Amino acid sequence: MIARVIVDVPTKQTDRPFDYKVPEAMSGWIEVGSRVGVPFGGRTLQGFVVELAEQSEVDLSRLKAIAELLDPSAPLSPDLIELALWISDKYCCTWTAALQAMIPSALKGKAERYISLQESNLHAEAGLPQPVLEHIRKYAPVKLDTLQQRFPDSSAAIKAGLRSGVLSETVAVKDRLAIRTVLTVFPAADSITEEEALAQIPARAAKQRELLSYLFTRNEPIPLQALLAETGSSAASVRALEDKGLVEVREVQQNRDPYAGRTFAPSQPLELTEGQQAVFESITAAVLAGDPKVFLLQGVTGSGKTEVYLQSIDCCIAQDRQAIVLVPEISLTPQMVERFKGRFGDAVAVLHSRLSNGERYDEWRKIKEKRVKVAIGARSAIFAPFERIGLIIIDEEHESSYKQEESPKYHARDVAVKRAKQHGATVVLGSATPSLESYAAARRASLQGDGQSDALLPLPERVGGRPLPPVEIVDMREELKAGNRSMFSRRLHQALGERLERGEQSVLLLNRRGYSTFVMCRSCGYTAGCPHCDISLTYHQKSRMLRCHYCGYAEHSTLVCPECQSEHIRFFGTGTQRVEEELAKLFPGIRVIRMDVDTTTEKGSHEKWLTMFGERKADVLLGTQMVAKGLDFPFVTLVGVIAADSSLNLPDFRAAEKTFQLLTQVAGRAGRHHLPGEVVVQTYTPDHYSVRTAQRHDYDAFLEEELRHRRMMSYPPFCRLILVTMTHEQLPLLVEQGERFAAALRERAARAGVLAPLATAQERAMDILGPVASPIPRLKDRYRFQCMIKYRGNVDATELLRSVLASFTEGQQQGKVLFSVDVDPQVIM
Ligand SMILES: Nc1ncnc2c1ncn2[C@@H]1O[C@H](COP(=O)(O)OP(=O)(O)OP(=O)(O)O)[C@@H](O)[C@H]1O
Ligand SMILES: [Zn+2]
Repeated sequence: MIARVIVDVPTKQTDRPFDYKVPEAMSGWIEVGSRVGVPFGGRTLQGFVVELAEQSEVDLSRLKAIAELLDPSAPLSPDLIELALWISDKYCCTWTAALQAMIPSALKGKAERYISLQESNLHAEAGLPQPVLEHIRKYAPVKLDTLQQRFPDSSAAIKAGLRSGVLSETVAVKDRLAIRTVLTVFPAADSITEEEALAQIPARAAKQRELLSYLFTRNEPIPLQALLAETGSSAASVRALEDKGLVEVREVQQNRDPYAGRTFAPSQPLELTEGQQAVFESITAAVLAGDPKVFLLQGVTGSGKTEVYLQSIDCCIAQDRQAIVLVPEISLTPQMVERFKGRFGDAVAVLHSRLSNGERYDEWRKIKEKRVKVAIGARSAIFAPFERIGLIIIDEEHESSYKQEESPKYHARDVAVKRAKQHGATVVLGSATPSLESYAAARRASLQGDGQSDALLPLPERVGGRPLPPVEIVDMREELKAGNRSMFSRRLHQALGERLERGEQSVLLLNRRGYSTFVMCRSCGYTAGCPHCDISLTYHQKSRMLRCHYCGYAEHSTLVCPECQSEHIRFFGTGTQRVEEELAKLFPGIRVIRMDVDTTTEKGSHEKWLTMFGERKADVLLGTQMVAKGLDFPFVTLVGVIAADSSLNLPDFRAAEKTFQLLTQVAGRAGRHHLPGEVVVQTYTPDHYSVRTAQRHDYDAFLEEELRHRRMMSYPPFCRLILVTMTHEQLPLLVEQGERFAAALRERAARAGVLAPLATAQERAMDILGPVASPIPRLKDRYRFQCMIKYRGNVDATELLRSVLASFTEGQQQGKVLFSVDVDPQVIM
């Protein structure tokens, strides 16, 4: 039998299946999706079996055999293998990169070669130096790398030893023992009574007798360490009992449960409102029919979307099918987890990046081993290895964090739709502020559909008829005119004071996207920039360092301008720390919880802050984007936005959309329960439509205006985008290659008959813009240029691009221009 294997070498040249013989001993064990170690170009590499076949096109005698099967059962299933191929096609990445994205990092260990001595050849020490031989004899199997490091002069001899058979080689993957085991003591109480057992122990061995009594009384397995701690006995006593067969000590697999010891109050389904009921019925009808339909659930903040998710999942599970719930990383809060664990108990696995590798692996195994029915997690949970998915929910579907920024640059929303097709599963995209792409797709689907069920499911009202909070816009330019130089307007200042008096809580959002604390000299205009990237350095107060957020470069901040020696060098920008300081000045004694990247790096800190706030141990929750989403606290009656427009000035065609979404989301945190809420938004651009429409909670009005802009400028959803970024250390070479690349692409598009500006009426059109310098023109000492491909209609743009790229990436090995392709880019930097 032949196995076709994708080896873990992420280059275009090796990105195809290679044939290997399946050794007799492994046949029956190797399946599609198995992880194997295979010889490849003189090394042994990890790979995945993507196909099994009887015959190979390659001469059988020339085929190598699979060296090792790395797991007892295949970590991937055929549908995931197929999905990975689809991803590599759609996002122009290698098949192996897509496969690697699907497995927990505990399984990504590199395959390593281990060397042993061949028993039968012990005396034929063919040319191996004595110390090497001794070392192997003593420690075998020894990692080849270690051996070569220790005996650098003996590399050739070791190779010769392997060839002649003096040495043998096995492959093992580092970290493969990611399963944690614990030595556990089992009393043999089933086969023997306590009295019979005691009779076997001499009277003087008091410690053993005591231990035995303890174990038999307890009559259940106990980890060895716990036993020793509890009884104060020694391991030797346990061993003595083991020798007599009175207890058994063996390794037991342990689950690292990130939520161990936590109890979740069980919750019952709520009686749905009329609106929720209608939405619920549409979703469950599709789930019951196994219809891979995509719904867009547009529900205002606090409309009870989560309750609809929970009950729809219930219906899915009752069909003996599984459900995946994606939430943005930062809203995967304890509150969110609690709602799912409270309803489904142990049937839920939680996957997010704050878990340790081991915890993540154990949660993943719960899914793989069918111990859970629901997986909730961030982006990569879309690859949860369920067998029969019935429902996929993507909450806050408009979030850009669903797009992975490094290879494979997939969008979890599009992967979800594909995966749902494979499984006959229904997709629900939920948001108060849907992305324009999803909205356009839903509208199209509704128009083309059977007219019986609409793809757009609206929930326009809050549960219990609670009103959306009134939003007040404060023009900060007027504040300055009135002589207020504070970052707090008089209105927000007053509103905060009222909350303090009434003992209510406030959420303050500092919109920091594209806004950082940078250093500028007021005399000469000098700004501190990174010497390797064309980007300003960010000031970190705690360490008094200036850092580059792109390459990690750091330097001490100075008190004197390095250009003009002036002492008027100042920190600019409104960091959360500065807001916190100002709050303390304005309201002495105010209790503030600050949540930003600096205060939430520690494991569990996120949870700690939110719990504290929930317990009303603080008056104000101040933070960046992470305070805007998902939070549901009854005593929050004021939401303040400190600088609404800092995200409007970014070189990003989605700037207005992002601003509208953020304002709407954060406004939705106020007045969700019996106390009415109020929102104050400070801005320098009060007339911008994204601010105006957010003030009225008017998605439709925003949509209309934004669609007009997008159509005019030819941006999604009126076309699709591919961003190609090229980098090189030498600018002239990069410019020359970039021009050649763009010309080749245009020529290819013209030949395919699709080259046309998008503004024309042509149904199929493709426009190639650039090359131009990227918004960040230099990064890590490499210059950056980009081409933007815009296209619409049934143009196979990725295929076209691939064929051009092939001629550019092959060939010139030296000083290559690096190309990076981003399909449907979210960030254009
Ligand atoms: N049918 C119902 N009856 C009573 N209360 C409900 C019902 N559905 C939801 N709720 C409650 O209403 C509140 C808001 O619901 P939920 O958090 O699910 O809304 P959401 O749309 O997911 O909100 P957001 O998008 O703003 O985070 C919650 O406290 C929830 O428990
Ligand atoms: Zn840098």
